[in-house]
Parts: sequence; C-alpha cells; structure tokens
Amino acid sequence: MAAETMIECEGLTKKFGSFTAVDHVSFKVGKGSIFGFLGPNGSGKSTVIRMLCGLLEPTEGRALIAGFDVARETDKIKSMIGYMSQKFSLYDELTVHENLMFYGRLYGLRGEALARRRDELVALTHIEPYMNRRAALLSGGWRQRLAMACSLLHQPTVLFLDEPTAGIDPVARRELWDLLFEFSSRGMTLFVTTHYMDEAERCTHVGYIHMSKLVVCGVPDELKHLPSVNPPGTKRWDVTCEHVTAAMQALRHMPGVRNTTVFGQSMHLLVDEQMSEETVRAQLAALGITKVDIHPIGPSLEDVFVALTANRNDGQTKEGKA
Ligand SMILES: Nc1ncnc2c1ncn2[C@@H]1O[C@H](COP(=O)(O)OP(=O)(O)OP(=O)(O)O)[C@@H](O)[C@H]1O
Repeated sequence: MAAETMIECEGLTKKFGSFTAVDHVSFKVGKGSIFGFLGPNGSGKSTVIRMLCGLLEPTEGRALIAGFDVARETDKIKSMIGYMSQKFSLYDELTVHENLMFYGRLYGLRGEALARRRDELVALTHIEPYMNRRAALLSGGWRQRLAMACSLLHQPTVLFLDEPTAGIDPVARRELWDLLFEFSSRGMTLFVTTHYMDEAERCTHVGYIHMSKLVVCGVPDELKHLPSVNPPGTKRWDVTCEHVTAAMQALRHMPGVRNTTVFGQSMHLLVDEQMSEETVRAQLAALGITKVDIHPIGPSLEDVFVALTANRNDGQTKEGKA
C-alpha cells in the first residue's frame, strides 16, 4: 500500500517581480520518506521549502502538508512541521542546554513537559556531553545536531532541512545522516536539500530542480533504469586515469562517445554499444596517458540528473527551433 501523502505541491510557482524562481513544480512525498531535493545554486530549492513551510506565499499553485493548504491553513501546519534553515539561529552566547530550553519555551513548553522533551532530544541526538558548552564553541556537526534538536522540540512529523550538512566534515555528515534515518524509522517525513550526490543516493526519494523547474522526481533505483538515462544501443564506462580533465577533453569529441562527466579521479562515459576499450586506450595513449582502468558501470544519480537535464535542454532547443 502506498504511504500516506505528507507533502504535496501542485503547480507551485513563485515569482519575484518578473523573475520566476519556482516554475510550476509538482510532486508528492509519502509519510516516513527521506526526500532529497537537489539542484544547482539558485535553482529554487530554498524557495520551495519556504513556501512549503508557509513562510512565503506562492504566486500560483498550491502546497499541502498532510492535506492542509500551507498558505491558507498556516496555523494547522505550524505544529506539524519543523524547519532547519541554512542559517538556523542558535544563540552563540547560550549553552546547548540554554538553547534547548529557550526554543522549548518559544514553542510553549513549560516545566515537566519541557524537561521531558529536552531529555528525549538529548538522548536522540546524543548531545549530552556538550550540554554546558556555549553554542559558539561547538564543532559544525554538533552545532547542526543542536539546531536539529531545537527544530524538533514541538514534535513535528515533517522536518525540512535546508543543507543540513553544508560545511561539515565527512564523519559528522555520516553521523547526521544516521540520525536522519533514525528520525525516519520513527515515522517522521524528512525533506532535505543537499549538494552531495552520496547523500542523494541514501534518500528513499529524490527530486532534481534546474532553473526553477523540476526535472525529475522518484525512487533513485527506478530513475537509474529510465530509458532516457540508458538509451538503447549504449553502455556506460567508468574510466580512471591520470590527467582526467585532459583525457575527457580528448574523448568527448570521439565518434561513438555520447556523453562524458568527470567524477573526481575518474570519468563516466556513455558510449555506443559497439565501441571497444581499445579505441579509448589508443586515444589516451596518444596523449601519453597509458595507465587506464576501464570498467562497465550502471548510471549514478548524478548521471541521471545530467542526462535528464540535457534531454530537457535539447527538447527546449528543438521546440525553440520548431
Ligand atoms: N526574496 C527574494 N527576492 C528576489 N529574488 C529571490 C528572493 N529569494 C530568492 N530569490 C532568487 O530566486 C532564485 C532561487 O533562490 P533559492 O534560494 O531558492 O535557490 P537555491 O536552489 O536554494 O540555491 P542554493 O543552493 O544556493 O541555496 C535565486 O536566483 C535567488 O536569487
């Protein structure tokens, strides 16, 4: 049975003057999902979140949380959602404990109820050892945990996190994600923006927005099997070699090479099925690159986003020409 829909957008649009920051975006997120929302800088992610949280009025379309219209039933959704923005306002001069108590009171908690909720969140986020530390002195990862705890004080069932792992180290990132999985296992619905593809791969559902428009939305594994991502008569290789950028420049215009994308020390090539590894090796050898490792791969989510964005742009170009 499909999960109950917790977040829904229908033709959600935001214009700032003549500029359209979010253009007819529609998607649904089920209860307990971890929905990863990706897109380049300025593509409209935060604007979507701010509309979903009732902080910004849509110009057109609508957004619903648990069936309530966020623009018209703001009071109903307030208690249901938590929002951790990119710059969540922790009070640097206050300790972890004082920040929790401050936010708890702000949400109307008092006495026993406040103490109980604080203890639950301390246990959930494992922040106990830092309770008396001033927020200013916390590392990035612990700061984000405190911000998460503060945004959960009123027991929301939907949590919006705008780049919660930006600027924190890989270990802290992984630990924060473990925490998000714990939240989701308790039935919480999470809506997370990120620029990290490895984080996207861990989400139950992902959406990709490019230039204000939603390019694709779905379950990562299903998206990787889309025919438009795996055109008939093609295969995908991971090619690892030295001077990968120069190598890519040399390969991208070779007949049979349809697409090239650099991934750190390697590149992903989408090539014609009949292309041989030897042709690639010969091309690279001509550049003096002889240590080359080639192996077949399936598409990553980044490949999916690259392919679908390119298809959309091609479509627009063709439409423009017609
Ligand atoms: N209040 C505003 N007034 C005018 N333009 C705005 C406003 N808020 C956002 N924008 C513009 O809308 C576009 C989308 O911004 P948004 O912050 O939603 O992008 P984003 O995808 O979250 O980017 P990032 O990944 O950098 O956080 C940007 O071009 C931004 O400059």
